[in-house]
Amino acid sequence: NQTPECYSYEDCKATADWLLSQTDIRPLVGIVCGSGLGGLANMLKDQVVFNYKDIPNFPQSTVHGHAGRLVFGTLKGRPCICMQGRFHIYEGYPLQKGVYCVLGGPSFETIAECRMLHRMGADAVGMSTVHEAITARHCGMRVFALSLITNQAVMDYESKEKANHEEVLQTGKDRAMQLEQLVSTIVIRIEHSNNYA
Ligand SMILES: O=P(O)(O)O[C@@H]1C[C@H](O)[C@@H](CO)O1
Ligand SMILES: Nc1nc2[nH]cnc2c(=O)[nH]1
Repeated sequence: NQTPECYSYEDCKATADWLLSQTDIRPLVGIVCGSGLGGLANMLKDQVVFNYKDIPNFPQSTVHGHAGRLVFGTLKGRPCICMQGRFHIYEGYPLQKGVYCVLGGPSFETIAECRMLHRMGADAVGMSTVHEAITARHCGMRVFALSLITNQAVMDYESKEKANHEEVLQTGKDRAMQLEQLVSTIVIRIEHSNNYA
C-alpha cells in the first residue's frame, strides 16, 4: 500500500464497507492502543482480528511494537474495537482534512462552478460560516465553526439531481439531535477548559 496524499470519503467508505461485511460486530466503543499498550486488545472476548495489511486502503503501522491489527470483540459485554497500532504524522500519514469554500449565494453552484471549485481544491461549498468567522475574528473572538454537509454537489452533466433548499432543510432535521448533542458537549468542555485567552 502506498500512502496517499489524503484519504477521500470514498476511500474511507470502501474500508468501512469491507470491515462491515467481514464481521457482525458493530462497536460502541473504539480504543486506540498506544506504544506498549497493544495488550489492551487482549481484554476483548470473541475476537475477530484483521491485519492492517489485509484491510483495503488502510495505513500500515511502522512504529516498533505496534502490531498493526484491528481487533473487534466485546468488553464487559459491550461491542468494541481496538487498534493495535496507531498512525502518526511523523510516519508520513496525512491528516484527513477538508477545504470549505464560500461563495456569495443565494444561488447554488452550476455544474461548471462545482467542477471549477473542485479543481481549485475545495471539498465543500457554502454561503455562510466563512463570513461569520472572518467577522468574529475581526472582533477578536476565538472561533470554532461547525458545518453540516447537507447535500452533494452535482458534478455530472448527465445527472438529474439538483441542489435544493428542501434537501438542505431535511438533512438539517435528520441530523438535528446529533448536532444538539455535539454542540452541548462542546459547550460543556469549553466551560471546563479554563482557556479563555
Ligand atoms: O445555514 P445556511 O444559511 O448556511 O444554509 C444554507 C445556505 C442558504 O441559506 C441555504 C441554501 O439551501 O441553506
Ligand atoms: N453554496 C452552497 N451553499 C450551500 N448550503 C447548503 N448547501 C449548499 C450548496 O450546495 N452550495
